[in-house]
Amino acid sequence: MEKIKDPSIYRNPVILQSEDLTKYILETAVYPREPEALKELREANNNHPWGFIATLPDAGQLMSLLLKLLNPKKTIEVGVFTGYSLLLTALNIPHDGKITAIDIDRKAYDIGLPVIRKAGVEHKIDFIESPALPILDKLLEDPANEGSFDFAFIDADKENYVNYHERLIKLIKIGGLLVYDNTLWGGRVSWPEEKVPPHTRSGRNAAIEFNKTITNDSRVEFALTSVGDGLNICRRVA
Ligand SMILES: C[S@@+](CC[C@H](N)C(=O)[O-])C[C@H]1O[C@@H](n2cnc3c(N)ncnc32)[C@H](O)[C@@H]1O
Ligand SMILES: O=c1cc(-c2ccc(O)cc2)oc2c(O)c(O)ccc12
Repeated sequence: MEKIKDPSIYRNPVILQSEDLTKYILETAVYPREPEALKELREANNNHPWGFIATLPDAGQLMSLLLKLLNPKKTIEVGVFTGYSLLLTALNIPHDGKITAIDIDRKAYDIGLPVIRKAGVEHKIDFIESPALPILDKLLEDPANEGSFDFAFIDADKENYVNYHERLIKLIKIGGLLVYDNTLWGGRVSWPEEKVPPHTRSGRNAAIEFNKTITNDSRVEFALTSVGDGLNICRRVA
């Protein structure tokens, strides 16, 4: 992550109609049910200058529910940071479930690792420090990996979402889920470009392009949900 004096200029605004409504959802429904380990990791994120880029806890709650419904054995995560979404995945898949977790930088993962260890789920995680695209291409070199994953969560560089999708759609089995974070980009996807602060334009344009791609992709059925920062939930159907 490049060094920026005040990373919080990147912080996305909430996407619901008011901050009070977001607060209501978090305080009455999300925090009371959030597992202790996730709470601990969220608190560690609050002390990290880039902590706001972690998956939001209301999005995490919806993902936990999807994971419980799907009961996936083989999952993949692109974009780990300190591991909030990774830990919630590990907590919600079966004891013998596995997660291939890819991030270009291991430093932040090392902050979350003690919490993941304490929660007793480290054995489910295979962390790979690398840019994600070459790892996905390598997985695709082995035909046994095609259609072998049950679940994927994508939360890395937004400009590559379309490229990740082209690879992950081949790795996911029919009926499996691909969940993409930040697809409403703080609501800025609906703003005229000139009103979007320049430093957040590339993320906004990438989210618009990605959502358009998914809408036109007959290999998936999907829902673009206004939970967290926008979760695009896709199910592979062909
Ligand atoms: C928004 S954070 C992930 C947050 C995480 N899901 C969580 O809940 O804490 C995005 C992560 O993507 C990683 N990243 C950025 N570009 C990447 C790339 N090309 N390949 C793999 N990881 C990348 C960054 O290092 C960063 O840790
Ligand atoms: O403001 C951000 C920035 C990112 C981001 C930037 C560059 C990368 O290579 C990866 C991620 O991600 C964010 C994010 O996931 C989020 O939930 C809020 C804000 C940002």
